[in-house]
Amino acid sequence: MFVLTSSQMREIDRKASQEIGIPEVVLMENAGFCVFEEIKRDFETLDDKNIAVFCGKGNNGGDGFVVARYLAQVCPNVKVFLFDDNVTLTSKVFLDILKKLEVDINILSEELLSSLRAQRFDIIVDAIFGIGLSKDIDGLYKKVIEYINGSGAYVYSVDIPSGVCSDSAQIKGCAVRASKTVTFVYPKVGHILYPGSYYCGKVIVKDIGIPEKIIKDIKVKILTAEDLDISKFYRYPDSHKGDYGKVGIVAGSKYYPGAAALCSNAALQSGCGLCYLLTPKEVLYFQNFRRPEIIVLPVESKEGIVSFDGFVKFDEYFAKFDVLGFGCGLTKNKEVEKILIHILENFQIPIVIDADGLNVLASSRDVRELLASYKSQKVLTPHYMEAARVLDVDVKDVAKSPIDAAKKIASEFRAICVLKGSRTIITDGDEVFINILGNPGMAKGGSGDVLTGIILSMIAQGYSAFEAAKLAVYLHSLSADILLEKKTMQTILPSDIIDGLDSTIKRLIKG
Ligand SMILES: NC(=O)C1=CN([C@@H]2O[C@H](COP(=O)(O)OP(=O)(O)OC[C@H]3O[C@@H](n4cnc5c(N)ncnc54)[C@H](O)[C@@H]3O)[C@@H](O)[C@H]2O)[C@@H](O)CC1
Ligand SMILES: Nc1ncnc2c1ncn2[C@@H]1O[C@H](COP(=O)(O)OP(=O)(O)O)[C@@H](O)[C@H]1O
Ligand SMILES: [K+]
Repeated sequence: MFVLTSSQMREIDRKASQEIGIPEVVLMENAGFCVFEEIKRDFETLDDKNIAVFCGKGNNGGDGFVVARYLAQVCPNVKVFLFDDNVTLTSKVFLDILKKLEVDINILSEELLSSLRAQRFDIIVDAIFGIGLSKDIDGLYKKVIEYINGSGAYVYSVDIPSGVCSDSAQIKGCAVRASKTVTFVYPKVGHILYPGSYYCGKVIVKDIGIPEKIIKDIKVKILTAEDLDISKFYRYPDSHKGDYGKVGIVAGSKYYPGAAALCSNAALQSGCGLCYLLTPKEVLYFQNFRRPEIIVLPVESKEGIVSFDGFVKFDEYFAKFDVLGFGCGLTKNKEVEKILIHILENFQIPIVIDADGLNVLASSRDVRELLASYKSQKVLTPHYMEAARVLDVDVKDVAKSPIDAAKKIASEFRAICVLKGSRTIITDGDEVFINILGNPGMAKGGSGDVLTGIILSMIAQGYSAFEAAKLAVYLHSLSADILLEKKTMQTILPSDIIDGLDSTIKRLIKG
């Protein structure tokens, strides 16, 4: 399923009217009718309902006029509220029809809004702003939106809840809290990412008659099973462990021994043939939590943190690895930086960099330059704060435009970026996938280490970095969702996500 930005939607609209010749009024008529159909489907009868349709002066308001016209045919109590009757040319066509049909049209004012508080509406249609919202909402608009939110009515938002930015999902001053949002062609970014997603209620996507052939070159998609290649999950009867790849992981410290265990356990549990863990000697006591199948390469350490001198003794192993994981639980430290520089200067292995690897990347110009020119495949897996450090911006800027942030990281380092969050974004700098699976039960220290392990395992099994990242993000969050069938968000743990990979992979293969 594709996801659109407002400029892509406008371009689709432009092509439909200018290149194909479908007039804008036809699209507006179709859009309004789709919303009406959805309302009609939800209510057995509409003739006994009090309905208000709030319309802005742009084309979103025009859609609202169409909805009002259809509603007025089946319900005597439809009121239209306008902010301004200086509406767009296309909308005016439908406003004029409403006037001729003598539908109850009112121009909003503070006084009118006060009087509305004494009335009760069963259904409210929000057609105030759509993809054209351009600045923060204030004044009467804000008061009306607050009124809608406090009204207790069932609220339909046309295209997107007014106040939600369709490109960033940020709330511009305030926003309508919809019960249902009916949008057109494809969902917009604002429906998918948070916080916008909270405001949408159920999102219904409707076809308004735009020909498929002009909807192309869209580079943002919701990640679904259809986007995944599971061909390499098949294990040939005459295969051996070498066929499924060797993962090398540099992780753990005396402070975070569990991070190394989670990452390597996850790699093993998702199918790689062999998993080697380079971890400080001091961490070996953490034996119980590590799968016995993991091959441990104990690195001499300095105060419980891997030392450069200890690390280089294992150089010969690097020729064996099909992929290298770097960063989980290492701590941010000069030795860690030296080791990463050594790896980037001396080896050519696909690499997945997480956690402290990313922190070192953020602060070291040498690491940045070396990584950008490193020839093998690269995956960077920052959460929002790590992304902010890597980009040297405030975390709020990442949250405001996470897709741009992820693309920027991917482009700068010529890597796959997995920007982790409640909606994880995976991009190669061009194509973007948004993962909508997963749940807040995953918001626990260690979930990210598990994801890194799964990505490593997928690369070891022969997937490209991009394919591996998509598969891993999907499996990781699907596993957490399947766990919720028996457990709660409070009780699921990152280690359960690893155990759950069993039923998750089965489900993915079955389809
Ligand atoms: N393919 C398309 O693009 C289609 C678009 N349609 C509808 O048209 C909508 C887009 O229409 P528009 O581009 O006219 O945009 P909108 O109707 O979303 O809003 C634009 C208007 O709101 C004003 N405005 C923006 N932010 C404001 C703020 N904070 N405070 C006060 N005024 C503000 C602008 O000055 C402009 O007058 C879509 O969301 C959809 O509902 C449909 O008619 C079907 C086809
Ligand atoms: N609310 C949420 N909904 C869905 N997934 C979530 C949520 N919170 C966290 N996650 C997922 O959990 C993981 C957390 O990773 P990260 O922050 O790196 O944790 P850690 O570093 O402690 O291992 C990411 O994959 C993220 O997408
Ligand atoms: K709207």
